[in-house]
Amino acid sequence: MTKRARIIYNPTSGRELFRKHLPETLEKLECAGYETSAHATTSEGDATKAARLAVERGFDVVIAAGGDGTLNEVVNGLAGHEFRPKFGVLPMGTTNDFARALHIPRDIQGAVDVITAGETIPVDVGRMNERFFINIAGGGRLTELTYEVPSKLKTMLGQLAYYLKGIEMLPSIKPTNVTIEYDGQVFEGESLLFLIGLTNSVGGFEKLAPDSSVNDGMFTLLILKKTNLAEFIRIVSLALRGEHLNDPHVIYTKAKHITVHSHDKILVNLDGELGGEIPAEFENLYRHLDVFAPVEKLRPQDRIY
Ligand SMILES: Nc1ncnc2c1ncn2[C@@H]1O[C@H](COP(=O)(O)OP(=O)(O)OP(=O)(O)O)[C@@H](O)[C@H]1O
Repeated sequence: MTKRARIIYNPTSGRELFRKHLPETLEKLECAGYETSAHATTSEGDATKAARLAVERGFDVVIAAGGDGTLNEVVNGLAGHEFRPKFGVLPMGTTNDFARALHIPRDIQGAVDVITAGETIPVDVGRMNERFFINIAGGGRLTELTYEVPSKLKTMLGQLAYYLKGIEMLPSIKPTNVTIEYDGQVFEGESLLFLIGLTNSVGGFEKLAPDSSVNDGMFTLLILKKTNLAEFIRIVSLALRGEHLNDPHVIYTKAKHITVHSHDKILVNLDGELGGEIPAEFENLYRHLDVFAPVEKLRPQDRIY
């Protein structure tokens, strides 16, 4: 029987190029035996609705074309169902952390080839309260800069826009008091930032969580304790080289189940977009989604033998 694929694309992602590539993408998928249709998202939340509808209509494959925000929305429409279509990714955003972690090419036709080749791997999905994420959940003032980069600036400057914003915000970053429980252990104190990661690629930093695996059922938890500005800059430069793991200001560990409480208001960023606020409970859903990926290019810890 012919398989059916649904493309859900965000026409505004990254440098706004996908629409131009749609005809050749459809053609390649048709040649690979997929009856394919496409939906262009119109606003925030639309990709989640479109993905839910695709599940209800029995599509075998759902393909998200966009940035990490669009991927997150599509996964939110898939992950709550018992039967979940296979998930394809066409990275069209600025950072594309999820595609980076799975070695999905950033050129669109290369990414389509990964889907038509047909190999998939199961990946873990994170759940925060009632929402899902595939890359990262993060809280603290530092993570809030992702909300403040204007979309026009991202279209023009790409990832550089985030770094410019980060530098601009450095002096105003304040620690918050948090209680973080992780698999029976507790951190209680002032923290600049906490990250709960599923992949090794965070904001384009590929060495932040070097030993994470996309399908081991574990989060990588990173807590940055209170530091002064000079220490902070030193830790960021260590993190660029993956040498921050044993720093006394850093807690770096793996956990399956995490809860975060605070008396302060803390927003939580899920996959680069605002996802909710503390208090929150995080659970790792083991190998919850099958994703098309170039299996031979994956790091050994991400392969399934
Ligand atoms: N037609 C649309 N117009 C404006 N915004 C949209 C539209 N469709 C979707 N969106 C919103 O745009 C948000 C961001 O998109 P996405 O993550 O795909 O691209 P990006 O911001 O360019 O990339 P990155 O996340 O890598 O920075 C999505 O979370 C979604 O809510």
